[in-house]
Amino acid sequence: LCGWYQFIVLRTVSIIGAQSRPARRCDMAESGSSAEFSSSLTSSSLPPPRTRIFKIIVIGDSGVGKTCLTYRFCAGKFPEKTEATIGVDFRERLVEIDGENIKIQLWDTAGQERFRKSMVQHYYRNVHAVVFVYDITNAASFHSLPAWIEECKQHALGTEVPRILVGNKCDLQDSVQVNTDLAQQFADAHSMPLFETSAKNPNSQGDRNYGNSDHVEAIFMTVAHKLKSQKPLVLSQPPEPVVSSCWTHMSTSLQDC
Ligand SMILES: Nc1nc2c(ncn2[C@@H]2O[C@H](COP(=O)(O)OP(=O)(O)OP(=O)(O)O)[C@@H](O)[C@H]2O)c(=O)[nH]1
Repeated sequence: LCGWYQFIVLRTVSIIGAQSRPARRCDMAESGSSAEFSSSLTSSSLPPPRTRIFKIIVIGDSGVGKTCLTYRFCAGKFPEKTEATIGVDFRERLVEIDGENIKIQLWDTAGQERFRKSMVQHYYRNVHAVVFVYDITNAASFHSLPAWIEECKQHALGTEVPRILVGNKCDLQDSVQVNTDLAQQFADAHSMPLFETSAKNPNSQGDRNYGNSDHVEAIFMTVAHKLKSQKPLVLSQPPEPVVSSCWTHMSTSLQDC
């Protein structure tokens, strides 16, 4: 509890001095099911027995859409308005995979350096998967990716931790600055599957890699499936194979899975 308390204090302190992009959380009142994805700070929200929690951190430059993507997955819709995240926000959703209850806990981290430095060591603890996000309409956010990867490395995140790359804002096809081929080369070079999607309109035509489905949903569920296959519930059982062919080929088409 000490860590959470410390976070709240740090978060409050870091609000003071904010200058450029005003910071506040997305409007949770917009959701009809806020209890499902709000922060887990009280003992009453502790998971029931045998519910595994998968901690997935979402990182990338400020403004790429991390809050919108995590909100989209946990609340089921695009938030009406968001402002810069301070420290980290938590959203979670309970899903059932092959008859097992899994809590997918998304850590939506601040993209702005001034809002992250006090928290950074907390959210890299016990991470099960990492989602790197860039904005396809912002080349700088793509060129920042090596720095985000390096930060993971510096916090001892091994290559055994699954990583995925998400190019967001595919609904803005007239403003594309990062083409798919370039992103794919980067993803291949770092052994990550690539997804291009839109938190705003995940079924948009711009979401060209995929068919008519909710891709934000599919992206996080695919990560959860991957983690479930890696982490058997009964730890004394022999481990399952770590890499599935589906995972390695997601970069070209989610539908192939
Ligand atoms: N058109 C479009 N806009 C988006 C999309 N996703 C996010 N946005 C917008 O991009 C802006 C930034 O989104 P956020 O989700 O707050 O970005 P963030 O990465 O969480 O930013 P930080 O909290 O500062 O790290 C907001 O104005 C969103 O409405 C998208 O898929 N399409």
